[in-house]
Amino acid sequence: MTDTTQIGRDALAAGTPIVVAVDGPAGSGKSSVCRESARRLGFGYLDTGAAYRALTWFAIDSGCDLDDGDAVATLLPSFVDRYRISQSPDERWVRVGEVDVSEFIRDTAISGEVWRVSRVPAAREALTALFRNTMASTTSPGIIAEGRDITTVVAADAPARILMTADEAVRIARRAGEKVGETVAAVAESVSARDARDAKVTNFTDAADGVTVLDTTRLDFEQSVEAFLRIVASATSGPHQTTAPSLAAAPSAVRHDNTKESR
Ligand SMILES: Nc1ncnc2c1ncn2[C@@H]1O[C@H](COP(=O)(O)OP(=O)(O)O)[C@@H](O)[C@H]1O
Ligand SMILES: Nc1ccn([C@@H]2O[C@H](COP(=O)(O)OP(=O)(O)O)[C@@H](O)[C@H]2O)c(=O)n1
Repeated sequence: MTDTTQIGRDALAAGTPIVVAVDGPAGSGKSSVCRESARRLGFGYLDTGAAYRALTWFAIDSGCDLDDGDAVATLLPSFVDRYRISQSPDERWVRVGEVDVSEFIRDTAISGEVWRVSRVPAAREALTALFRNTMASTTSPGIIAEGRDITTVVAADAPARILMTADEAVRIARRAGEKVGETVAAVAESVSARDARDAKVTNFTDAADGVTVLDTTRLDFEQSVEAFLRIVASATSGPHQTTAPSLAAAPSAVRHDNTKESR
């Protein structure tokens, strides 16, 4: 079993929070594995997809045409001002102003429209800045952030960067298992369509230099968490890896070779 206490000790010794950056397609296990790993490490957890979903909800609620990038851009200052998300792995809530949108943003309607918002460059810039501020100001010894461009843009110089993958059929089956009342065919259609649209904007299928691939196709949940924690332990245990990244977009000089972790 991975010594999570040692990782926590290393993080505290470093004096600045350790950032773990995670990307991957829908259903690869990002949110569930990152949340559980954060719990075991005593780290914070940042679900960046929730912000894209909440912005989509906000835009629809404001009567905005999602295909009008300029109109979406005008909403950004008020959205960023109102957006709040729990960073505790034990509490799930997302708020926009006074409205608790935690449930609304998981709706099929939002999943189907979110790509229209996430392709708007101004939205990506504003949310990237928001995520960097959140990571830099965390009060935890570390934070695990997951999404589509965390390893490549948002925290490209994080000491631990992981690309989670799983075969498409497995990802669809996992998602279908969560969706009561939806056929597997409908879930397959929505997952594949969203991945294809997202792939035009972000690269979450090929590991960038230094990013470790974690393929969860043949792993159960516990095995995935263990494999994830091993990667974090190995990435953060070296003398050069214990300090936090500057959270700038520029890639770090220190790189891991790409490795594939599965069993
Ligand atoms: N290795 C795994 N084995 C089995 N089920 C998993 C595994 N990883 C995640 N799951 C389950 O699959 C579903 C989708 O995972 P999730 O973490 O939401 O993926 P993502 O955030 O990448 O879209 C969840 O119900 C989760 O509990
Ligand atoms: N860093 C990120 C995170 C999410 N997103 C967008 O937000 C959507 C929802 O992300 P999510 O993480 O909730 O999706 P799932 O993988 O949980 O299905 C994605 O389909 C992308 O369009 C993004 O563009 N960049």
